[in-house]
Amino acid sequence: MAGPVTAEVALEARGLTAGYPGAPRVLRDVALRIDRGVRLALMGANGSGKSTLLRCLSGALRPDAGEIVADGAVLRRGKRALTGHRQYVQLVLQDPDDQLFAADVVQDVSFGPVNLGLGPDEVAARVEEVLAALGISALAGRPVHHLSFGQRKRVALAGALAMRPAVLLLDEPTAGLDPRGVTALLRTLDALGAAGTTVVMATHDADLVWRWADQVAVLVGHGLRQGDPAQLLGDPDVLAPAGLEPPWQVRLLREAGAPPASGADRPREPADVLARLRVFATGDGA
Ligand SMILES: Nc1ncnc2c1ncn2[C@@H]1O[C@H](COP(=O)(O)OP(=O)(O)OP(=O)(O)O)[C@@H](O)[C@H]1O
Repeated sequence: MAGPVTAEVALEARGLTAGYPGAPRVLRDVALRIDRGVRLALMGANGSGKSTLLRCLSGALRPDAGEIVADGAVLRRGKRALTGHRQYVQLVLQDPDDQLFAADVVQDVSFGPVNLGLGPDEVAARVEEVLAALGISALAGRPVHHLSFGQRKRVALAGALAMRPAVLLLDEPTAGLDPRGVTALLRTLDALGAAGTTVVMATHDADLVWRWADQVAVLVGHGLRQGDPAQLLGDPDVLAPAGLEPPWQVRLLREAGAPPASGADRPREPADVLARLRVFATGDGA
């Protein structure tokens, strides 16, 4: 049967079963496909396994069954394979304090590139570039433990970006950021996306997902539903078990009795929703 054109897959989980010793499995037979260049939001209730799935995808956690396929090749567990995988995929943890350990910002951001065996000039150039891109050049010489939480989050992101990964996995990157910090982060992600980076973001923020994501994957029970945000974020059978509310755009359209939005041209910003409501009202009155 003829299907849609298959996009290149950057990273994939197949039949993934994973958990922690002495506890019930967190993920059971989960499949996730991450197309190259996509913006994918990963959602689910607290404890549903978002971080666990990201850790498996990054190679940090070994699944009990199933496999991770990166750039078309099954991830092997040898040291060399995992080192190569970490150049391809970078995970930024939810809590920067689980990620940052060097004395100052430059040392921390340099750590990955130094481990890649890059020369001092190349390391310095990468560090300078990512600090500038994230607007934190002024923090360069500061001790990490003197920084605010939001600043530490940006430094942790800088460390990942300095590795120039093809796939960036972000675990709740907006949690704890002020609105300006969120806007700056989204601008950075836009620039990365334009340069071809694939970005996966675990988040509880349905409003943000509606605006930002090309696709959404929601952990429900031990399994996963993946699809279009307009489809999944309006579906009570997905939202309720994931502990989610529909985004404000969906609630407002519903409240006005307007038809549900669908597809990639869903109204994302307030002006888009207003325009849709106007069209609906005019059509209704005609
Ligand atoms: N290191 C660990 N050892 C044992 N159990 C763990 C460990 N890390 C997570 N878990 C358990 O695995 C389950 C899934 O946790 P995980 O952090 O993946 O969920 P999450 O969806 O990211 O949650 P949240 O939205 O709260 O960040 C939880 O029941 C948690 O208690």
